[in-house]
Amino acid sequence: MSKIYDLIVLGAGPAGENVADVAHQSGLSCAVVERHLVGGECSYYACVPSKALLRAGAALRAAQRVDGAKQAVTAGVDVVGVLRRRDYMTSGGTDGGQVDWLKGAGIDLFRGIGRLQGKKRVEVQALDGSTTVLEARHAVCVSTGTTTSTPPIPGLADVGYWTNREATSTEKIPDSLLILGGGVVACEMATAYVSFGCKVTMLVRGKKVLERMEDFAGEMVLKSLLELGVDVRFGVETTRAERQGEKVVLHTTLGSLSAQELLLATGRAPATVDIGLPSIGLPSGKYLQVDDTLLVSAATNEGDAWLYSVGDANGRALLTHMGKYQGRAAGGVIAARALGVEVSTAAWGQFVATADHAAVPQVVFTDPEVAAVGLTVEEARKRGHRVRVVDYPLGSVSGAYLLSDGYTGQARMVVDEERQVLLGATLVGQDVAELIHAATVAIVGEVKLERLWHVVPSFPTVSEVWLRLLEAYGRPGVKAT
Ligand SMILES: Cc1cc2nc3c(=O)[nH]c(=O)nc-3n(C[C@H](O)[C@H](O)[C@H](O)COP(=O)(O)OP(=O)(O)OC[C@H]3O[C@@H](n4cnc5c(N)ncnc54)[C@H](O)[C@@H]3O)c2cc1C
Ligand SMILES: NC(=O)c1ccc[n+]([C@@H]2O[C@H](COP(=O)([O-])OP(=O)(O)OC[C@H]3O[C@@H](n4cnc5c(N)ncnc54)[C@H](O)[C@@H]3O)[C@@H](O)[C@H]2O)c1
Repeated sequence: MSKIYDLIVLGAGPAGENVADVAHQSGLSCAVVERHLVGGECSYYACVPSKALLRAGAALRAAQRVDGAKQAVTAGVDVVGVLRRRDYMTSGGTDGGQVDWLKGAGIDLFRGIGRLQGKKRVEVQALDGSTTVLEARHAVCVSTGTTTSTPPIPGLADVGYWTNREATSTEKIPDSLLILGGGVVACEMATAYVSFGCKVTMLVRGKKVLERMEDFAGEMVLKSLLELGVDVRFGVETTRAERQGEKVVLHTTLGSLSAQELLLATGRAPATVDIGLPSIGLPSGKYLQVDDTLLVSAATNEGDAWLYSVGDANGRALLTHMGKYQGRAAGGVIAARALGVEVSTAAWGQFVATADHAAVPQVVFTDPEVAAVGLTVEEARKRGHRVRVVDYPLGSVSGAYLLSDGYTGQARMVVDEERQVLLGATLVGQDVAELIHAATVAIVGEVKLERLWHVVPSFPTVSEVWLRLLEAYGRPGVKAT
């Protein structure tokens, strides 16, 4: 006997939870299938614990940059306290709170591995091996996330490497750590672990860190990593890995390097390998391509829109807030189509994830932080925009030099010269994370520069940088004839 629901959600990470919540609030019955923890990677092994591991170091360094406060904080980070706070933030790796939330919301949870078994049918294999078949009246949404992408390095499988899971949930800080990769996970984890007194070496294949961001962001983060004591090697290819007793040894084009642990921070791969996609004619292990209503672009949806994908699994933007945004849109559109409500697919409407293309914000919690939204200069030019780039040193803003002695930072806005609106913004500096939402509003709202002059930042805050950037861009003035 199968159980029937309007909507079946595969994967209870932040994206899946939001689809179920919105669809259920619109009147659909929902089942959520989760093989591990309700809350997903984000809550237990990614965003939340990683930011908890970073926070003490950031707070300490911020205090050390203020005369009068620095005298009071002469010791380093207390690792026991950091891990205790991390455990509190992740509920000790238990998901009781989120399970209660699902129950309270009236959404049924099925624990186990979910696999599609043809159209609108999902088999759930529980830990004890028993199976339950679920059938969807209207839709199935795949929100199974991603896992660490494992490079094909001979010997790697046998060394017992760390992924983000071990790096964020460990109870013991190793004496030394090799990190493979130069992206966001690598930079954040290097910043956290070096603050714990661990000897950190980053092995970067290319020439830069944070290569998808504006160049100056990677350069400033690199400078700080080096100052914090991280050993960063560029242009490294790893040819073989082996474990020698307590140490992992990597044989590389720059010679052999060893450490107590090795962290793979080499990007993500879609968790769509063992979810039954071939049963509906789709390949395993690929990101699910979707349209702006999060409907999977595949023949199986022709004439009967039933398969959706949100969050990391569709590869659009590997970020929690973007997955949740997609989840809200998909939950709404699934309910609307099920209830026969007309669905407008016009940009910026209720049922589409338009921001995925032009207004994705991200904060990298290194020290300095990097906060960016929209297009980089390079992306904007590639898309054919005629742009003007305006840069401003953040340390020259009154709010910044009051915040921190010797504040260094940089801000950039990328302006669409045709439409006189912002296309992108990047801020690098201490405590810039909260500033990026203002730029996100300006980009999504397509606010003209002439109107932004009326958005008055409070004095003395770091937000005054927006005024400085406008001044640097220039305002048509009145001249005596
Ligand atoms: C170290 C690290 C730090 C990060 N920090 C940030 C950050 O600060 N901010 C940010 O925005 N993003 C961050 N991210 C990215 C963020 O974690 C992801 O974008 C987010 O978790 C994606 O959410 P999701 O719901 O799509 O997938 P996930 O959170 O991966 O959830 C997917 C869920 O599906 C379940 N599942 C998978 N397959 C099946 C199956 N067959 N049956 C049943 N259940 C299944 C999984 O168990 C999991 O619970 C970070 C990532 C990493 C690795
Ligand atoms: N604060 C945040 O918002 C945050 C934090 C962490 C992660 N994330 C998200 O998680 C995703 C994954 O992060 P990530 O850092 O794993 O991926 P990434 O794509 O940012 O970086 C991957 C890095 O690994 C390198 N690499 C790939 N294959 C390699 C190999 N064989 N050998 C050596 N280096 C190799 C790449 O050159 C790159 O430097 C990101 O897309 C990011 O959006 C977000």
